[in-house]
Parts: sequence; C-alpha cells; structure tokens
Amino acid sequence: MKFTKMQALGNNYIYVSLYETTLPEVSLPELSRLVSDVRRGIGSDGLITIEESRQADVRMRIFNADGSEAESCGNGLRCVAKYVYEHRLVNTSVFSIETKAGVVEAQVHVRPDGSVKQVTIDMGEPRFGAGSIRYAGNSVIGDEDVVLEVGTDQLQGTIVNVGNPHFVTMVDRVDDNYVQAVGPLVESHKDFPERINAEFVSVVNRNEIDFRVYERGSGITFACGTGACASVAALVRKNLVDERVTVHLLGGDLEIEIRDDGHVLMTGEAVTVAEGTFAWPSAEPVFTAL
Ligand SMILES: N[C@H](CCC[C@H](N)C(=O)O)C(=O)O
Repeated sequence: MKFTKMQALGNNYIYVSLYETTLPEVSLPELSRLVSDVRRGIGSDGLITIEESRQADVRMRIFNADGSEAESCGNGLRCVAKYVYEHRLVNTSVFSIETKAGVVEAQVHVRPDGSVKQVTIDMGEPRFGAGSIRYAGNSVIGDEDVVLEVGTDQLQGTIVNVGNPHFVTMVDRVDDNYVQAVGPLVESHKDFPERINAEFVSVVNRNEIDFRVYERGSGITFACGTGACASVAALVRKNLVDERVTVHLLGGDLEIEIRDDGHVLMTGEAVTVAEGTFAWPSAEPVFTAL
C-alpha cells in the first residue's frame, strides 16, 4: 500500500490516496492503529484517506491513532489540500473537501515553483454549548459552558462543535504536565459519551493565545487545527480576544480568524515528510494503547 506521511505543526498522519493505491484487506480503524504504531508500524497520530466525493472535489476520512473515526481534522484538511493540488487531483487553488462533518472550502497558497506550504481552510460556523454535542451531564452554565467533576476538582470549560467536539478550558498558564494529568480525564469523561478533544488555553493578549491539547483518540499531539478554531471561537464569544488571533501551539503557530458571518478561517502550514510503500500483511496488527 502506497502512503505519504505529512505533518502540520508536528501533527502527523499517514495519508493514503485511493486514487493511487488500494487498501489492504483490513478495516480502516485497524489499519490506523497499525500504521500509527511507531514501533511496529510507521508512526503517526492516525490515518487519513483521500478519495472521490459525490458532493465535493475530494473526500477525506480521518482515523485517530486508536482507530476511532473523527468527523473532521484541521491539520489534516490543510495537508489533504496540499496533496490533492500538488498531485493534480484538482486544477484550481480553491476547491471543496468533503468530511464526515460536511463540506469545507480550501485555498492553497501556491509558491512560484508550484508547491504549496500554506493553506487556508474555511471551517464553517462553530456551534456552542451542551446542545451542540452528545452531553450526558447536568452542570450547564450559561449558553456554552459546563462544569466537569474531575477527580476532586471542578473544571469549567466551553463546549464547541467545529464538526468535531471540543472542551476548551482556560488556564493561567499552559502546563504540559497538567495536560497529561487532566487531559485523559476530560477526553473520556462520563459526561461525554462520544468522548471529546480537551484544549487548555491561556490568553496572552487580544491577538495571541497559548494552546495545548489532549486529543480524543490520539492523546497529546503537537497541534490540533479544529481545537485552535474551537478555542478562538470560544474566546471571541466571551470577548476575551479579537477576531484575528495567533494561536501558539506546541508545534508552532496557526492564524485563526472569525469572519463577520461567523465562519472560522484557519491558515497554517502543510508539509510532506515522506512517501513509501507499507509492507502488508507482514506487519502484525497491533492495538496502540494510549
Ligand atoms: N482527535 C480529533 C481528530 C483530529 C483533530 C486534529 N488533529 C486537528 O488537526 O483538528 C477528534 O477525534 O475529533
């Protein structure tokens, strides 16, 4: 099976284009667990397939490292946009990509040599609050916040659905040890039957935030595009930042803009790491314990 490994701010996936290769006889969740394993597979945050669409120029599916399929993936969308443009699967710099959450618009910024490094995705309009996801708790505060019982603590955060679900917690200062300790408790909290991506953000000024994430199905990653969009949307709604924000993630910066119509625009890098052939079925199926 031919694959391309791509990364965006360190959030890396194994991309398989069904235009150019066939999949092995294994389920996509199992294939994602296998290729994501850094010891017995290739090593990644998950698997992304690129395929034909009936309602957009191309279709993307994204599977986390644990095999769970997600509705959308911001960093993945930018890499898919780079891939399909550079492989001439589309012939314009603005085109549409179908995800499980719906169709989004991509704009690749083409360099003089015809390559793509920066991509902008219109992620659509976010939805807020317990009603925008499957929420099983009963601790709603206002229109968008809920309180979680986490160990002996109470954690207040904002629920944002940008196609996939996010719980955005404000902290005084982002702390990787805190994210490792609390992130998994939020991700799999009983109040979120479909689990959730857990963001921890601190406001630097009205145009900059620090950001860390514990992703549903992949754990701590260097970057989460949908999480950055969700976080800025939540903070704009609380009037804590302006409409254009630079998000400082572990792996680098994303530029997020909340447009007048409420759509969230995300601009950032997309990088090809390697292309190769995955030997199948020599590798034994494995489950990546998180
Ligand atoms: N873990 C996410 C999918 C990947 C999102 C992230 N890598 C991004 O760039 O948006 C979920 O289960 O909803």
